[in-house]
Amino acid sequence: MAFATHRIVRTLTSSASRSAAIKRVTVIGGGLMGAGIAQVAATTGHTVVLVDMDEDILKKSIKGIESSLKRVVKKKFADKPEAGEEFVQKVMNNVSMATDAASVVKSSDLVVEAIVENLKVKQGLFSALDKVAPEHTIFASNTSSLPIADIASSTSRLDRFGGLHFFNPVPMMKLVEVIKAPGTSQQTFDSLMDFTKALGKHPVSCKDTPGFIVNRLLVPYMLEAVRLYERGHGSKEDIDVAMKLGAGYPMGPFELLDYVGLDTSKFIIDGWYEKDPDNPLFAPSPILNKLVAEGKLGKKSGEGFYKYK
Ligand SMILES: CCCCCCCC(=O)CC(=O)SCCNC(=O)CCNC(=O)[C@H](O)C(C)(C)COP(=O)(O)OP(=O)(O)OC[C@H]1O[C@@H](n2cnc3c(N)ncnc32)[C@H](O)[C@@H]1OP(=O)(O)O
Ligand SMILES: NC(=O)C1=CN([C@@H]2O[C@H](COP(=O)(O)OP(=O)(O)OC[C@H]3O[C@@H](n4cnc5c(N)ncnc54)[C@H](O)[C@@H]3O)[C@@H](O)[C@H]2O)C=CC1
Repeated sequence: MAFATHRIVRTLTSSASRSAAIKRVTVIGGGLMGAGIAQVAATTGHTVVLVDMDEDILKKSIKGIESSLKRVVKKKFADKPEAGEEFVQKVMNNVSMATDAASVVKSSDLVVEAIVENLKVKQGLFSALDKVAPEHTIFASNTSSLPIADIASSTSRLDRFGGLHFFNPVPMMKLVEVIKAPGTSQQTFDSLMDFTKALGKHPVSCKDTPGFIVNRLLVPYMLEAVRLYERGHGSKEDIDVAMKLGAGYPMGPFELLDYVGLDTSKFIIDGWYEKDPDNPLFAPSPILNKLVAEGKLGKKSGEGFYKYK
């Protein structure tokens, strides 16, 4: 009995000391995902710097975080609006913004990257940060579709590099896929699992395989919905209603594509098609390509498959 108690205490202590290591977080990319990740990290008491190369995007992200927090507190503090206001201010005090990643990673325990879904751009960023970040700093990518090992190969810290794949909208979605690439050390993986739990999320462990778990299943489904529409076998409205009322999904595939962003969706599909051109699951979609070429990127740009203005 005493032995069992001792083991539990040791387990809790070692787990706590691992997550205690991650207090200061740099989130790079102030778009849909980066803003959400910064929000949940700040809400759970982490010190967060949100980085984007575009200052206007950063200002918009900070405003977006504040209004998302207000939605959360409206329900959480329904009877105590003043306590809710105090909570929002406290969380906002945990977040600052910057345009120069190199200057802020020097005091970071964890860097979470959520920039454009492009391997070369991600590699360029991590290669530069690797030279200035402290030894202990863990790097993680929120990529939807790229191999973590390929991104990590731009650095000299393969053991301190893993995947943290969040879901949109981050404040609402409970899941995080934690990806252990071949080079990721067990200690890094454990720290990322602990960090995810400290955010109040539910982690699942993933291998570094294309699409991890969710996107390996979700992307073919969404693309097949687009092909059904392209073949004229259903209107987008009917397909969306069918999947919501017939399969119990909260959004139909076209609503979800607009919500994710059509540019990001196209980056994912094009990347997989380039690697595996004989796989019909990932063949390009003319209609998606056309919408992206017209700048119709979904909800974030005001129009995609649907109009939002
Ligand atoms: C082909 C390539 C494709 C590749 C895709 C790959 C992308 C990836 O790598 C992985 C992904 O993230 S895939 C996307 C995963 N996300 C989903 O599937 C979301 C599906 N939608 C939902 O769960 C709900 O509609 C949702 C939770 C969004 C909204 O809930 P409802 O439907 O009930 O609608 P609302 O009435 O708007 O919301 C109800 C209440 O929820 C709270 N809330 C919603 N959004 C929020 C947010 N952003 N921040 C804070 N609170 C939020 C809020 O309390 C709201 O109530 P009100 O404030 O009164 O409106
Ligand atoms: N949109 C979604 O539903 C999901 C996206 N992801 C992944 O998260 C990442 C980001 O996606 P989103 O937030 O949707 O994209 P987004 O387009 O909303 O935001 C990307 C941001 O990164 C910034 N950026 C680009 N290069 C940069 C650099 N070198 N340094 C600093 N900032 C830079 C851009 O200015 C932009 O604000 C992608 O890898 C995507 O695959 C993962 C899960 C869900």
